[in-house]
Order: sequence, then C-alpha cells, then structure tokens
Amino acid sequence: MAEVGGAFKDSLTQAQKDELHQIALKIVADGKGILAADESTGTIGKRLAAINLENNEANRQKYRQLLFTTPSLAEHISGVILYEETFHQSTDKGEKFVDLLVKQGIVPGIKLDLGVVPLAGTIGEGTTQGLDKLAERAAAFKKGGCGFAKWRCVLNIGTHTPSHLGMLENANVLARYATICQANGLVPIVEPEVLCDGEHDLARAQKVTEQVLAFVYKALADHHVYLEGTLLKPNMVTPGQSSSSKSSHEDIGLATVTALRRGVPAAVPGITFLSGGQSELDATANLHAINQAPLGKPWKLTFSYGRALQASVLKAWGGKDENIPAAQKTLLHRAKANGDASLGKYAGEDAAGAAAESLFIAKHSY
Ligand SMILES: O=P(O)(O)OC[C@H]1O[C@](O)(COP(=O)(O)O)[C@@H](O)[C@@H]1O
Repeated sequence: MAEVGGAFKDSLTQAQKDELHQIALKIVADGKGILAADESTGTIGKRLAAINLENNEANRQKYRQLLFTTPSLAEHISGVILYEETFHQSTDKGEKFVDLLVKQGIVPGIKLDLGVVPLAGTIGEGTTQGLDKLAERAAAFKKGGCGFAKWRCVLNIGTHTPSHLGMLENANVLARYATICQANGLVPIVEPEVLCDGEHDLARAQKVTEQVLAFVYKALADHHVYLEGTLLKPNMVTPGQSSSSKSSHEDIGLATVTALRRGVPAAVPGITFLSGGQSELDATANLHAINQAPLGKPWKLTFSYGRALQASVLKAWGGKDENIPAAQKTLLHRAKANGDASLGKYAGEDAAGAAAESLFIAKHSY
C-alpha cells in the first residue's frame, strides 16, 4: 500500500508483517507463555539478596543459567525476556544463552527500555526513557537472535492520577518504541503497567485500566503500528493492595476481561500478563479465571511473569549447586501450572510453601 488518505505511507513490507505476526503467534502458542527474566541489575539484586547472595555478574550468570538449562523448559515457555547483560552471557560450557534458547525452540526477547524517570509537573508520575539510538540497538539485538522486545511504562492510581499527561506521554512513548521495533524485525511487547499500590477497589482499577488502554491503542493507531505484530503486557485488574475490599478470582477474571474487551483491538494476537507482586498461586488462579470468564475473548491470554515464576525457584535454589535440580523442577512446575491456566485448565494445587506468599513490595521502584 503506497498511500492512504494522502497521509500514510506503509513502512513495513508484507514480508516484514508476516514475520512479525508469526513471531507473535509462536509466543502465544497454546499452553505457553513468557518467562520474564529481564530484571535489571538493581532488581535482580533485590531477588538475590533474599537468598543472601551477592549481586555480582558471576551470580547473575549462574542464576540465569539455572533457569535456561531447565530440562523441558520449552514445554510451557515460548519466550524468555533477557536483560542486556544476560543477552551477552553464555553458559559455563561457552554456549551463548541466546543460542541455547533458540535451540530449544524458545524465542529470546530483550528489554529495551532504560527505566522510569520523573514526568515534570505531575504528582509523582513518570515516563520511560530509552528512545535515543533505539533503532540501532533494536537492529543489533535482532541480528544477535532476538525475536521480540519489551518496554515497560508505569502508571499509578491515586486521587489525581493517572493524569491526562501521564497517560498521553506513556502511550506515545510506547507507540514510538513499537514502530522502531517493528521496523527492525522485533515484535514489540507493549507494557503499560497500572500498579496495584493503593486503597482503590476493583471498579476503580478496572476504570483506570480501561482509560490507559484507550490512550495506548489510540497512540498505536496514530503511529501506524501493525497490531498483528504486537503483544500487550498489561496488569490484571485487581483491587489495590491496601484496599479493604477483597475480590474473588472470578471477580478479577471478569473485571480484567471486561476492561480488555473495551480497550484492546481483536487484531492483537495475544495478551501476556505481568504478575505485579501477586503471590504465585494468585497469579496462576487469576490467569485461569481470566480464561474461564464467560465473555468472548478474541486474543490468547497467557503469562509473562517475573516474580510469579521465579520466587519459589530462588528459594529452592538458595544459591547452592546441589539444589539446582530441585529449583529447576520448581520452575517447570510453575510453568506448567501457568500453561494450564492459560488454557483455563488449571486444576489448583496445595497452598503450601513459597507459592502462596505475596510478592508485593509497596512503592516498588524498579
Ligand atoms: O524494573 P525492571 O528491572 O525493569 O523489572 C521490571 C520487571 O517487571 C516485569 O515487567 C514484570 O514482572 P512481574 O511479573 O514480577 O511483575 C518483568 O518483565 C521485569 O523483570
């Protein structure tokens, strides 16, 4: 298509679109989801501190090696998001992590954003930086074997937030990132995370999520983003962590799918939720309830969890070599539970152990 309405020049060839669409479909294949292992150095430091390990490059490599060498990982994991340092790392035997993942049929992805910075003139809101030289970086990661990317924006619910400016700016930066990714052959995962900090109830969380999604998809349309070659990584709609009202998994499933149906075009192939500090068991049960919600769902609904896939793995490992097989077994167990939940076929499990612990950290600055 050369020009439409005199103002649009399609910048992607059909072959580019087909490639992006195929990658997106592979990531949301039935019963599979994403392992978000892209914690930046500061964030992984907090995870390692919990098991008394020093946050140095050797320990970060050791931990990521444990994750990526898990036998049968690809049964329920279709994509892994990497941090830049991890992208350059290899196993002890010298195999690049990226190659190891590709060999297993897992699509490697890369976190392209460079973190949240304050948005001047707002009440504590932020925007996400990293657009400078983004095309060059995206091209290099594509060449190095990545098939997708991630960019996280953060919005918070308060009496006066998110503001119009906060929603507009974050939607726009996500759209700019998305076009740059697509031009360079990477499927952009668009992540507008509405944090669960606060006393708000389920209805407010739903309304804010709907508004944020409306801004995001308006911006993606304005920037001519090819939706079939994107994925969305949203929060689930839950009451605020400090809310006095508690909601059932079914309520959360219904509120989440209702908000998504109002804001996410059917052209988007898949929605891969973040876990946002929910306990492992809640994140799995809520994903199951979302897939069970009695409403039409034109997209795949699966997981892209960081904490809710890794918390009990870290505990089982504890930094000790002899615990690696047990930790890998734990990862496989959680991946399977979430894979089942993405099909609405999670049978539940014992609430014992680490999986039931809340992973929420108030005012968590990433
Ligand atoms: O602040 P960072 O280091 O970029 O990490 C943010 C984390 O948030 C996520 O987007 C979602 O993680 P959770 O599932 O733990 O909420 C991860 O992909 C990522 O590791």
